[in-house]
Amino acid sequence: MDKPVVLIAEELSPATVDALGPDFEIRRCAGSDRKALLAALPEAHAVLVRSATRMDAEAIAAGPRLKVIGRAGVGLDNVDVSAASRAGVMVVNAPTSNIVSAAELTVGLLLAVARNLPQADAALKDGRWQRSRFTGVELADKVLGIVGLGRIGSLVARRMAAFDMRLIAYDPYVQPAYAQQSGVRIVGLDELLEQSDFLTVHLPKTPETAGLIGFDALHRVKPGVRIVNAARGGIVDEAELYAALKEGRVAGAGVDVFATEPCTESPLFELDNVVVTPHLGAGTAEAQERAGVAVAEAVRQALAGRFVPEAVNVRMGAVNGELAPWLLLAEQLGRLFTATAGGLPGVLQVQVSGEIGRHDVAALELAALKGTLTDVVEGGVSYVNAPLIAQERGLRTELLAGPDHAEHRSLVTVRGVLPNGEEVSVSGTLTGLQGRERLVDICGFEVDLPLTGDAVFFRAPDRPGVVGAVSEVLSRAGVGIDGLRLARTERPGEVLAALNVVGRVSQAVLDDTAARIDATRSWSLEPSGRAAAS
Ligand SMILES: NC(=O)c1ccc[n+]([C@@H]2O[C@H](COP(=O)([O-])OP(=O)(O)OC[C@H]3O[C@@H](n4cnc5c(N)ncnc54)[C@H](O)[C@@H]3O)[C@@H](O)[C@H]2O)c1
Ligand SMILES: O=C(O)CC[C@@H](O)C(=O)O
Repeated sequence: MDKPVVLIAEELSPATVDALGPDFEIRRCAGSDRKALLAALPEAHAVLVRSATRMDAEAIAAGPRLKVIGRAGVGLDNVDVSAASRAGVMVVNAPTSNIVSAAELTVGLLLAVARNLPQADAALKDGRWQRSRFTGVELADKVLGIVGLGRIGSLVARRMAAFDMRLIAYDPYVQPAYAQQSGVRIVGLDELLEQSDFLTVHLPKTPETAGLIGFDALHRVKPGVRIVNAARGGIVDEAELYAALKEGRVAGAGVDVFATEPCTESPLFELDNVVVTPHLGAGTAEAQERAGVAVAEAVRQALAGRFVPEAVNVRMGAVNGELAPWLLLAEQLGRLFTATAGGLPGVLQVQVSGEIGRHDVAALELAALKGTLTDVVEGGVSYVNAPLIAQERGLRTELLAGPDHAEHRSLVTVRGVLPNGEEVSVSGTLTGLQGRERLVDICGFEVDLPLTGDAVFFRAPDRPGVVGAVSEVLSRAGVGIDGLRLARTERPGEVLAALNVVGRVSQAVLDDTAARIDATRSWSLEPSGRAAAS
């Protein structure tokens, strides 16, 4: 019998092939060469990639035998996970394989930028002994602002504490008390920008984070700040960074990642105070070996037809049949909770009321937790890694069995109190013979909307004209409205406008609409993938 074909589409550690073993036919292609990739995919049962191969819907459709896509690294920005799920293709990655390497590269860039190491090296090798030209600054006693205190941000914090830096971080999804235990003070973005002597970015790239360090932020930074981005290109706006460096608002920058890669030409390359590397964060023997072996093992399991719990698009294993449809509802409510809150509480309560609560509903607690983390954590959240990720940021869950509900046979509520004392809650149920997910309540505003399509939400002053203004801005942007609900609570003066929309609402359109009605908050939820908020 023919062996299953594993297509290796990028340069991977030799340990990957060893870990795959003798049971597969290994083929290779250059995944960045689109034609070569599409030609090789039809016979592949598995494809292994890094970040240069685009496994989008077209590529997935070109592989009718595909069972698994293995991403030897963290980021899934080059893999269309939803398209893979629709095609029944498992996606596995290695989310912790290269975090130490990425943190160490960040430390290297911070030092290189502080002490002009590459510039001095180049000058000396060019025959110039220039000592005063390359006078740098110390790291000790300086404030390091960490934007995104996740896996890599935390490792950078630990390492830079040893350099006697003072550590602050902006990350609304990490508990301040928890960060404080590692000597990091959580602050707002403005405070971080104003106080940091060095700023390092460790965010996932999402609609919310793209361009976060752009025109506004780079005009608010402490003059003479040095900035490192070894996360994703485009989180720091390259054109704005160039302008800030030229004008001296920023004294130096270390850049490992670019908005378009490979990137061999950039105005940034002309500047003496910029140190660049070609996306080298994961470029160590150890990280490559770990990533290659991890995905090879997952691919072996997947092609043997075994359950691969780490897969990012795996559904929960065996659960009671009646409970299964409630899992997706709980996960969606978790995602909506985070988009609504714009942060995470110390304790996430999952309350299950009514008939469904008579089953063992522990799986709903896990599903809701997975949902709350999905749009803010890099590299996919699975049922397996969700509890660990929660633990790493000081988030606990609590499952409550609620009383029967007067209006709904069963109801799931996800609730929590944010560090600023604000309580956020979202409730939903399943309705009709098909068991469609419906949103019932957000923060005491009674809404009755399907929870399956794209939706946008605005909290705004209760004035005439909200509906007209929202409809006008959205329709001008080519977004159709499928359903709209204006909800109030007993608290006077505020409305919640909740809309089901046809077509994606960009962050810019969300912001424009919010500005038209003086909304105090606006947020959106996509059926799958990332939520946006402002
Ligand atoms: N240069 C490289 O080769 C390399 C290697 C590995 C990872 N990376 C990148 O590094 C980045 C960090 O990876 P990680 O594994 O630490 O991810 P992570 O998910 O563990 O951490 C990201 C953190 O960002 C926070 N966050 C999300 N949205 C935010 C927002 N809008 N505002 C503030 N904070 C927000 C999250 O709460 C989380 O704590 C990712 O972009 C990843 O792709 C780059
Ligand atoms: O080197 C790579 O393949 C990308 C590394 C890193 O950005 C990742 O997402 O894992």
